[in-house]
Amino acid sequence: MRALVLGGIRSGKSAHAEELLSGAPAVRYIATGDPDGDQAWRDRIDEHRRRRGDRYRTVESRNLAGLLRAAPADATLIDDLGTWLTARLDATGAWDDPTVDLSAEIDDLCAAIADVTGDLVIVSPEVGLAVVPATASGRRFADDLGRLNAAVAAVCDTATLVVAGRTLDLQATAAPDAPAAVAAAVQLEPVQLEPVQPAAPRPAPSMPTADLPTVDLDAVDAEVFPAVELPDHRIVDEARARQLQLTKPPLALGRLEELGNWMSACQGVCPPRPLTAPAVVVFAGDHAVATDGVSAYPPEVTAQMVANIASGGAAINVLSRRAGVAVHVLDMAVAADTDPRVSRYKVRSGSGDLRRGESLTIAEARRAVAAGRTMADQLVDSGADLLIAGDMGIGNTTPASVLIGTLTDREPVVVVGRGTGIDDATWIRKTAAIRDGMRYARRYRNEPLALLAAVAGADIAAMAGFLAQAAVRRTPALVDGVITAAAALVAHRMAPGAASWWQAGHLSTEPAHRFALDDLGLAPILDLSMRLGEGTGAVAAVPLIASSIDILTDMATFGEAGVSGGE
Ligand SMILES: O=C(O)c1ccc[n+]([C@@H]2O[C@H](COP(=O)([O-])O)[C@@H](O)[C@H]2O)c1
Ligand SMILES: Cc1cc2nc[nH]c2cc1C
Repeated sequence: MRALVLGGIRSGKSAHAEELLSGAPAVRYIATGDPDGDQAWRDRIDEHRRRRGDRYRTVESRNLAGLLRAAPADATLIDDLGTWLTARLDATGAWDDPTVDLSAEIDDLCAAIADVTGDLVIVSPEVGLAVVPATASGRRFADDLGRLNAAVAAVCDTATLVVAGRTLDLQATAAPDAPAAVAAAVQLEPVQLEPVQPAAPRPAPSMPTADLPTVDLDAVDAEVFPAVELPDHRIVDEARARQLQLTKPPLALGRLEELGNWMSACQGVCPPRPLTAPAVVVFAGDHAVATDGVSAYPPEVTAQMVANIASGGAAINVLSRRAGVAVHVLDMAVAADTDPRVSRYKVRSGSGDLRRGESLTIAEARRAVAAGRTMADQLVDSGADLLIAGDMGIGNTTPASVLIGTLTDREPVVVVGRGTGIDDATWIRKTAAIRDGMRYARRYRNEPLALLAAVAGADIAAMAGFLAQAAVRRTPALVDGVITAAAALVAHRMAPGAASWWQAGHLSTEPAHRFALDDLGLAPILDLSMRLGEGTGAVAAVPLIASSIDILTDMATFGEAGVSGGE
């Protein structure tokens, strides 16, 4: 349910909104009002608080789109859009400047509302029925609020007007002559009403990839990456200086401060913009070695999980819905037919035998890297502001361990891990396979494409192209578990400096993961004993990255809050 509740002052709109959420066990209450308002204003807030009781968790923030995207499944009450709009008009200087246009912010808010999956009730004042305000700023507020309410109503399932404690359900379209009739009744010039947009269709949970055009991979260079420019260090200094002004002891928010500074540097602006369109791409593929007992699961699970991810039922879908991340899945070399919408860049049916150095031909490796580059380019071009690499492939911890063992100079017994949960006999077979693969891999340790062809397979090769291109496109990216980290090691050699655009979402239980992250100079954000892959560990870290941005944008400074600083 997405419901807009409109009404005048003391109309009963907040009480009605709370009633709509009376069945929810817990409600996030986003208060947009000025937390530093006068006593009368605080009394009014306290009265609302008393009425709501313990089920409610209050968040005082105006970052509505960011909060909705951070927890789209939470039952949420926003109260109200009028104070949000006032804050935006204040922040942009729009009261005195008629050229300031808030439509991009309103569109962004509506897009976030359209994407929520939990119950959402939004309260907003209705001032359009009153006389036209005498002042320019009063007219500005009434006009912008009218547009905002119409745009939000278009992405809600219901819109209700509350007057004198009574409710009136509003229909999606007005009768054709309604504007003229209303205008005549209040003796105003008829205004041209903007057509009410029909509710934006929810994106199908399945395959946003289908909306991207298919590119000719032979026209994409897979070997020469332009020099990677580093994130802007001057902005890091600016962000550090701002962190020191915020109401907390220096560095008291630890890693969250570093993440916010890094996002500032990647975006080249402090404070950084909120994340609006993070995207994870799950690169899927099978590996010949998996047919010889190196995993706890049979190879057919790869294709079955690709279908599960495409229809929204996997862990990566669940975590991504909560974090507001779009999920793409690409079959790079699954050993079965998959939906054509996910197999457009499929290089072959199952990668070859890494134990013989025959995972791919050089031409196939080129196509796979080109596919990853292309995905990164297309997502960045369509507005993605954080790219996340994910993987799915039974047996793929074996090629990942071969790559990490080779590139960090470790023995097979040190890099081998339990993968999906293998027993001791399988562990012995897997260690032998890693040893055999490393024999071939060593020859190509300084030739990234040949190395990918010999032992990686098409899924890992595509991940390497994806992560390298994210850096080329100056777009921050997240590495997930041991498989994406192996790809990152190769990507960093294809595009030196690329790691400065990456963060490690988490630390997997696979031993080789730490070796790869250490080599790349990446410290994991989370350490939750996860070993699932799919991009899950990285997506689990996205809300923290969003919080690190909020801290730089929303926290009061010592000066603003009147808090005394330390020595
Ligand atoms: O991300 C990790 O670190 C990770 C660790 C262990 C297993 N996995 C996932 O499990 C599969 C590979 O495990 P295995 O035992 O079949 O090699 C593959 O689909 C990975 O996504 C992933
Ligand atoms: C069920 C299953 C789901 C997975 N997701 C990533 N790797 C996986 C391996 C298995 C076996």
